[in-house]
Amino acid sequence: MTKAQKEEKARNERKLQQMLAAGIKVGGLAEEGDEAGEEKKKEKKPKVEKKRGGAMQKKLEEERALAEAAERARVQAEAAAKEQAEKERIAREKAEKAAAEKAAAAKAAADDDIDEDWEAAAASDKEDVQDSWDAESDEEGGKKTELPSRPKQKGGESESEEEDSEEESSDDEEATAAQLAEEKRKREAAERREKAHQAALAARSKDNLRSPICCILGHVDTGKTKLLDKIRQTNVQEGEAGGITQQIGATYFPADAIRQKTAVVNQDGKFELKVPGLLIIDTPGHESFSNLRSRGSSLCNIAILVVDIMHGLEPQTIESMNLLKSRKTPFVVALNKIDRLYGWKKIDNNGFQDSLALQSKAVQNEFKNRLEQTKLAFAEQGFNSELFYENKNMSKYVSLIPTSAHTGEGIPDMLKLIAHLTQERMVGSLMYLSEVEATVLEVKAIEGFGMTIDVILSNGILREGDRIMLCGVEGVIKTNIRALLTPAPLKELRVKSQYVHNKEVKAALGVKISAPGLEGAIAGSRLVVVGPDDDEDDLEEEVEADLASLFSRVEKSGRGVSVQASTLGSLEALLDFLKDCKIPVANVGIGPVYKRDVMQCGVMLEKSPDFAVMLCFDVKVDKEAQQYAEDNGIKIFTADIIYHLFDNFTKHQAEQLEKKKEESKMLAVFPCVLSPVAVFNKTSPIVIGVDVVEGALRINTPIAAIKQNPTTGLKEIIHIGRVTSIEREHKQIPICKKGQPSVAVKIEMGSHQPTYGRQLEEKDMLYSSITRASINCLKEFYRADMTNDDWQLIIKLKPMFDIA
Ligand SMILES: Nc1nc2c(ncn2[C@@H]2O[C@H](COP(=O)(O)OP(=O)(O)OP(=O)(O)O)[C@@H](O)[C@H]2O)c(=O)[nH]1
Repeated sequence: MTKAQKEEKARNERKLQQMLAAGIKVGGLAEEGDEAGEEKKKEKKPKVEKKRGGAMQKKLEEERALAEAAERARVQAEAAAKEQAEKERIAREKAEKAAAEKAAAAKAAADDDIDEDWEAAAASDKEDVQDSWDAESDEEGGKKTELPSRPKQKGGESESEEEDSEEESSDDEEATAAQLAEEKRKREAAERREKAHQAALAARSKDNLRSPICCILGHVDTGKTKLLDKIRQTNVQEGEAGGITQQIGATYFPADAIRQKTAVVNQDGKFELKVPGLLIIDTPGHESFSNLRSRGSSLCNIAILVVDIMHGLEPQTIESMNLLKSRKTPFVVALNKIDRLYGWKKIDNNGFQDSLALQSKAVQNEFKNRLEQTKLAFAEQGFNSELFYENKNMSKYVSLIPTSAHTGEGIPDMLKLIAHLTQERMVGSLMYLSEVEATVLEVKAIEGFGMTIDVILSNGILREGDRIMLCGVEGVIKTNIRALLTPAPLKELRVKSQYVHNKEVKAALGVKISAPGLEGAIAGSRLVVVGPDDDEDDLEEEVEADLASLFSRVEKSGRGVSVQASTLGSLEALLDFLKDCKIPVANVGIGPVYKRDVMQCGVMLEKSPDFAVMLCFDVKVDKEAQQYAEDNGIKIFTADIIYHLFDNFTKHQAEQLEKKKEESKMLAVFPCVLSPVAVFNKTSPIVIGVDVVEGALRINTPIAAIKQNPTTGLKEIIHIGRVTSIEREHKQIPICKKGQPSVAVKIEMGSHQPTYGRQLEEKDMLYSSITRASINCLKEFYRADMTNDDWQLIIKLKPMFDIA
């Protein structure tokens, strides 16, 4: 023990005696002796007032001793709590690890059974668990799927180090204490959240399902909108008996409405509806589907892929299929426009099977043919498909439901199948979860409300006043819900009271949120609610991670195109697509294109001009940005369909190649060997008759003779100029190939052209004068024009021209 420590100990003992004398209980201190002395070093040193007489002094000392004792007790209690928390943490981690191993083993076993399914195979490699129906086949329907644990709290490891330092100033001690307290608070917040998360998971029940969320996708003009209208309208026309409600961005079909609508195909009453309703997203297409995402997977439980039976699979259908596959979203196919089969006799809103049975043989045959063609086209894309009522294995075969958005036929079948598939095969993801799960579908300015966000709430409850977080272009937006708005019932719409204010709303539904500071909110962003126990910084990191992960997908080399999309979801889809097409991306952005975005893209003009291109999906381009792009030769492509961007880009690349080819015309030298047969003009210009003995002679080819210097004996390359004309029988021809009849060629050179009879002799063989650069140019632009023999000749000529 050092001298200072001894003195300190003696001081402590004196104080202890004083306190004991004053009747103060000092738990543990007396017994702990030296340890307590050590502990003391961490404590704040109380400030000492100057002596003001004996009694006063004594009182002060008593007070100080009292404060010290209280402080010591607090420190000890904290240490004990810390130790306990640590013990709990270790125990919990152990339990979690064991549970994870068990779940992985169970999953592996389950996967064995279903590995052949495309969806299951896709699902098996996902990190974030979002049930697709195949991950839960009938047998395992009730099995709970654990949602991922929230990120663990960092920090908290450094405490012991701080305990060692002896000579810390009181400021430092205060800072350390504050730091420790902060870490502790964070850790506790994370623990509470994790506990709440697990409790929410545990509270889920098969008897408490929420409504599935359904999206509609497909190629342009297949009838997506019309189909949506028809689904809505048929019910709405029958009055609002079924209670269908128009929501923000979605239409809600309660169970009654579905029952009513599917009655025609459920006459035996065997089909029992278990889901409370169905939420169909109103805006058809890629974008809304892409936006419904959470941690990389989809919030949309099931999708309807619309295919025009008269057209079969079209580019966007395939794009949609791939999107659905990548998000592991089960789907059914509406084989739409069956009423266009020649001679179709309609029965409005009928079940498909019944309607088909009433058609003539010719119509039935045409239907069969088109169905087979469609199945074949699906098979070519790697999907098994089957007519829905012949589909014995929904996990392995996609169901095709013939529909007509005009007559309503097949729509009852479609609704029934969607309800069936979701309630039987997706129980895991449909069990109502009290935690909020929501995504921003659209960002809109609304008169009287300012900037608002349309949100699809797929789980949990949102309340007025809730503190929320979401991605914004300038960073995470943190705000409080000012109003939760849903549309006024249809009847009242005409009265112009557009929205109803709600104190709270429960999943699943679409709702408009008005809140301060929503400018720059990004559609497709996750929306999280900050609970009273949550740590805002942690949640902020979580929300930001979505954006960061997309922004981190740029090329490390810094060479690539710039992309700009309207929403997080569409940006993700676009990046996925470009990755598949092997188009590198150097910059990404969300929202309208401004000059600064174009300037950033312009950096590529120097690095790699081919990539000085902006691919913009569903975004506006600012005028100034457009002007800047035009002035500086930066291409901006905008499109509402992803593959159009690809087409534009590939077309642009082809044009660029052609341009470069044109520019490189003088550089490219095709190989040839010429044997002169006559000299018509000795020089300026040289005009000779030649036979092409190897390769092919073209206009513009530079020509050289290779001779040996008679005095030095060294090799000499004598450049004699470029071929400016090739003639046979007084006719100009552009090319003379090996073995063709002799031609007369004119070879010109600016000045000092060698002369036949002096530097040149008629017997000298002539060669196309190749260089390293000319070979590279052939490789880059003229591969298609070069034959194997040409390349062989190049190899032969290289040493003659001293090319390595
Ligand atoms: N005969 C017939 N025509 C249909 C059917 N469904 C849609 N159409 C017609 O096809 C055209 C396109 O329909 P939309 O509903 O606008 O198609 P969409 O897929 O929403 O098109 P986009 O929004 O442009 O992608 C319209 O003229 C519809 O009337 C159908 O079942 N039968």
